[in-house]
Amino acid sequence: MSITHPHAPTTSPAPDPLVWTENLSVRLGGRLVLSGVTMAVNPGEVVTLIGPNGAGKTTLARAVLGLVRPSDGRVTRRPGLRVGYMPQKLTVDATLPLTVRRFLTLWRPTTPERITTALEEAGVTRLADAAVQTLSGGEMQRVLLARALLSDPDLLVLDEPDQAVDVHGQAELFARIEHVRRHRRCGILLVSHDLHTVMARTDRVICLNGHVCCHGRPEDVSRHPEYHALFGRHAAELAVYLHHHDHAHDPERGVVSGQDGGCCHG
Ligand SMILES: Nc1ncnc2c1ncn2[C@@H]1O[C@H](COP(=O)(O)OP(=O)(O)OP(=O)(O)O)[C@@H](O)[C@H]1O
Repeated sequence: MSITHPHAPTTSPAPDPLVWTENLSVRLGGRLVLSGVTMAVNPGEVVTLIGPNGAGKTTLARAVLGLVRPSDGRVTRRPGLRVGYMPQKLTVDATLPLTVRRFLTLWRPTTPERITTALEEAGVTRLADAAVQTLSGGEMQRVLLARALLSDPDLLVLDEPDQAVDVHGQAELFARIEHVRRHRRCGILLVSHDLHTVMARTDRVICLNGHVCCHGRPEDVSRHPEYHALFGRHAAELAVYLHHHDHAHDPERGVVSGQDGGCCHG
């Protein structure tokens, strides 16, 4: 992965990324939500976006998928790239009778065998004939993971896959995601608020707050004073977000000043 920040030194791009953004800005509802984001995800790599509520994590994930249009800059996907997307939430009509198996056929043509394989990989084979409306939050997350796997993705985009999942379930879910990565050798772009998990299970971290504040390997970022300034002293345990560092933001989250030209890099 390579990242640059408006004030950061430019790093050389990896040879063959799955997807990359260059100086990406996004306006939504007339407001600048992302500003000058340059990043990439490489094959076999887990890149995690962290940041406070409203920082633009979902917007960046959706821009990477081509679901949100840049107002400036570029998003480039490798030609023929297959993506699997697990959105933060997906609402199902409570009155619609729908089994999990049928639910998984709604987006693309598939086969019973592929559905069985995807459910196995997501660890929810037992739910194949359950009604989607009866699933718990954590079970639904697993089904959405199976749905994302059905496209046989080169790139998996997982937006808070651990939400509504209990502590044991989270460990198991991330073990499954790790298995998927190793088995399929796909790249993974993850959005998470669980800093503990992020630091333990990610190759690269991007701290986002409308722009890239801080990025690098977890072990480097977690030791960096700017990371602690950004996330507070409980950073390893709690998603307590403080955004005090060496530059200021204008009302649209752009950077307006800096002392040493950036946050942290690793
Ligand atoms: N369609 C839209 N129109 C206008 N503003 C939007 C739209 N979608 C998102 N926003 C705003 O863009 C900002 C970034 O939203 P986004 O969902 O990307 O943040 P996030 O970092 O994923 O937040 P969270 O951690 O709460 O999920 C928010 O202030 C949000 O209100």
